[in-house]
Amino acid sequence: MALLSLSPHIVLELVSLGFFIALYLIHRSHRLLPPGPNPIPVIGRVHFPVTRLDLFKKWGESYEDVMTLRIWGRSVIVLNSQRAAFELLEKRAAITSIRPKLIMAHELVGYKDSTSQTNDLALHKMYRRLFATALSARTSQRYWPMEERELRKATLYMLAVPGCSTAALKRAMSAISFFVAYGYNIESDGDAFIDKIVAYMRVYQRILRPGEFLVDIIPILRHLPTWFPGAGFKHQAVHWKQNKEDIHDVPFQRVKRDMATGKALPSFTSTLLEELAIDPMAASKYSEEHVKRAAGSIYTGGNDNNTSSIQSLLVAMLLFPAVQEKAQTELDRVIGRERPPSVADRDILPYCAAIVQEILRWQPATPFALPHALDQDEEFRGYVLPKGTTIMANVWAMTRDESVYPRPEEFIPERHLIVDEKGLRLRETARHLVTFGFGRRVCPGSALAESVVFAGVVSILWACTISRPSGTENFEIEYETFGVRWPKEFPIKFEPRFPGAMDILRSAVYDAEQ
Ligand code: HEM
Repeated sequence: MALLSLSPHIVLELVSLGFFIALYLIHRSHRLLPPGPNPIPVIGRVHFPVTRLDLFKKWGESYEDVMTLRIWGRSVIVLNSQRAAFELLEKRAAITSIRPKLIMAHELVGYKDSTSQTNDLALHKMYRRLFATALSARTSQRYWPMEERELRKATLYMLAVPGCSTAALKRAMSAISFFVAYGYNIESDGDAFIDKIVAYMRVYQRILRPGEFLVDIIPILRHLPTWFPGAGFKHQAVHWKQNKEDIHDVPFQRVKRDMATGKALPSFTSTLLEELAIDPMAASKYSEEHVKRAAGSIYTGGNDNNTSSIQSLLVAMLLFPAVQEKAQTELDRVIGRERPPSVADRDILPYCAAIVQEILRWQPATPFALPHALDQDEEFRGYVLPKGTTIMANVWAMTRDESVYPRPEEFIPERHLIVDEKGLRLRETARHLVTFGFGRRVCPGSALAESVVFAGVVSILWACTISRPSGTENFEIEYETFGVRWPKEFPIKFEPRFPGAMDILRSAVYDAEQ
C-alpha cells in the first residue's frame, strides 16, 4: 500500500535501482567463474547449442580445460578436457554426483527418484547395487545369445528390405532392452504398446534437456493453476507421468505373473525379485518399486544410445571402406564362412573389437554425457564454482583431442590396438572411453552396450557388403541431436557378402528360437 502512495517518478527510480542491483549481483556471481563464449551481456545465450559440435570443439581448444556457458544468466560449467573431467567428476565425485534440478522432469513428470535422476545419494547407491548384481559384466553374458539372435535378424531384414536399416536396428534394440529388463519379447505386448514406448522416448529425452521448459528456468511457474493461460505444460506433465507409470508397470506385472506360474525367463527384474523372495536381508535394502524403476531405466538409458552407435557403424563403413575390408579379412581368417561369429569370439577378433571402441569415440551418442551438478561451493583451478551449478562434460571435444587421438575425424580402429608378445589385442586403456560418462554416475550399462554393439559389428560385417547405392556417392551424411545424437536417414546398400550367408544366418536364428 505504501508503494502505491509514492509518486510514479520515485517508483520508476526504485525499479531502476532494483534492476541495477540485480544486474550487479549477477555480474558479481559470474566474476569468480571461468570465462566462456557468452555473447549477450548478463544473459549469455538463450540456449545450450547442442547441435553446434564444431563450436564445442573450437571452444575446447581456445578455453582449454574449463569454461562457463551462461544460459539465460544461469551458469553451466563445461569441462573441455579428460584431465578436468577426471579431476572434478571422478576424484571429487562425492560433491559432483548429483543431477541439476529439472522441475518438469523431476517434480511434474515424477523422475525425482529414478535411477538416472535421483539426488538422494543413498537411494542412488542402492540402484547402483541393483545394477551391479543383475547387470554386471559377468551376468550380462547370459544375454549374449539373445543379442546375437536379434542382430542376426536385423541383418537379414536389412539384406531383404532396402531402406529399412533404421527400423531394423530400432526393433532389435527394443527387443534386447526388453528382454534384458523383463525376459520376454516386447512384440508380445502388441504394436500399440511399442508405439507408446517409442513416442515416450522422445518425451523422455525432451524433458531432460536443460532449459527446454520455461518452468525449469523460472521454477515458480510450477505453482500456476492448471486453468491459467500458458499452464499447458502442467497438463502435458500429467499425461506424460501416466504414460511413464504404464510403461514401467505393464511389463513389470507380467514378469510377476510369469514368475508365479514358473514361466519367467532370467532377466534383470526376475533376478532381483527372486533375491527379494528368498533373501530376508534383501527386503531391508530394496523394494519391488525400486526394481520396477531400475528396470525401466534399462530401456530409457540403453535403447537409443545402442541404436545410434550401430547406425554410426554403417556410416563409418560408407565413409571408410578400407575398414570394412580389414574387418572382413579378419572375420574370414578367424571365423570362416561356415558359421556366424558370436560375442564370445571377441577376444579372437581384436580388429572388430577395436571397431566398437572407435565407434564410441568417433560418434559418441551423448556428446555431453548427462549433466552433473555441484553439491557444495568448490574451488577449482582458482575459480569458485557455486553449489547447485550444472557441470557438463564436453565429451565431443575430449574424443577429438589430437594429443590423444591423432587425426580425430578419421575412423581408425588401429588406434585402440597394440601388438606385443601376446599378439594383436585391444589396448588396456581402450575401454576407458569418456563416452560412458564419469564418476559415480558412469553408465551402468556399458558392458551390455559394448556386447550389443559388437554383436552388431560382427553380424553385419560377416554377412553383408555395405556400399553407397549408385548415384549417391556424394550424399553428405548429417547427424541430428535429440537427446541422443543420430545420423539422419542416408542411402545405403546391403548385399550378401557370399552365397549362403543369408541361409546360415537364418538357420542360426531358427536354432536360437527353438
Ligand atoms: C552405446 C551405448 C550407451 C552409451 C553411449 C551410454 C552413455 C551414458 C552416459 C554418458 C551416461 C551418463 C553418465 C554421467 O552422468 O556421467 C549414462 C548413464 C546411464 N546409462 Fe548409459 N549408455 C549406453 C548404454 C546403456 C545401456 C545399454 C543401459 C542399460 C542398462 C544404460 C543405462 C544407463 C543408466 C541407468 C544411466 C544413469 C546412471 C546414473 O545416473 O547413475 N546405458 N549412459
